[in-house]
Amino acid sequence: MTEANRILLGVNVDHVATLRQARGTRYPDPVKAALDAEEAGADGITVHLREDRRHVQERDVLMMKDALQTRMNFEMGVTEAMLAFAEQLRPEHVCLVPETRQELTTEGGLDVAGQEVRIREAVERLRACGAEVSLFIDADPRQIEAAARVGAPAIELHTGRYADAHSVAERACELARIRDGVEAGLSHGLIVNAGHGLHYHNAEAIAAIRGVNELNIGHAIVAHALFVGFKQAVKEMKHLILSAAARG
Ligand SMILES: CC(=O)[C@@H](O)[C@H](O)COP(=O)(O)O
Ligand SMILES: NCC(=O)COP(=O)(O)O
Repeated sequence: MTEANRILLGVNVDHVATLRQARGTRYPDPVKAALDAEEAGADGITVHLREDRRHVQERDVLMMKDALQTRMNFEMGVTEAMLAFAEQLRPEHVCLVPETRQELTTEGGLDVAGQEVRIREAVERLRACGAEVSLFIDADPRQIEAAARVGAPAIELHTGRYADAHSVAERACELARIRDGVEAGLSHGLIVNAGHGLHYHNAEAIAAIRGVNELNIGHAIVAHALFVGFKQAVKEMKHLILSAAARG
């Protein structure tokens, strides 16, 4: 496999915590899931510490920071409280995401173009504590240009609209948008990651796009793990995306 078609898998363990929080138990433990994911070939672990703490908790993030052998991709909203927490935590990677309390999941990308000063300040603070910062944005040229301007070295393109497409034509259109977004990101010298809503039947087309550095995938892996076990679910996803990237 050449350098051009290698791809990384970041496993998001948020929804292991969702299951635990549903009953207020001590199990299942997202920290164990993260360690199992690493053993199965995950290149990194993604966690989103939401303001409403609906899934992952501070305890999970702190324990993972000590225990992970790969790297943490810490997803957070752009708030003073989260910035202060990240400065203490010092994760290897931070992904800034938009957040609203009422949403079922992250519905769209961060509006970087509409709040450049605020995002630039956040990026600078996070870079000062050693984090590689990425911005979770839609594959929109305006947002990609703004991401480059505020000094973030990486972006993660939101694949939710592609994943939720209701027709073949709509899916093809969203895929083309992401492909163009990858190209635009690379042309600005950005590292381009992608994720959201990817599963075993739709991830290959995204993995096959040349230049995508990493896919972050969570919900589908956690769901599949119920039937095949966590390590097997991660292995299957890793195999799927590596094969697609090699063909791409
Ligand atoms: C930003 C993002 O896409 C992830 O945080 C992921 O989707 C986690 O799940 P929820 O959006 O359901 O919290
Ligand atoms: N940033 C996207 C992510 O971490 C995974 O999202 P999902 O697979 O749980 O939808």
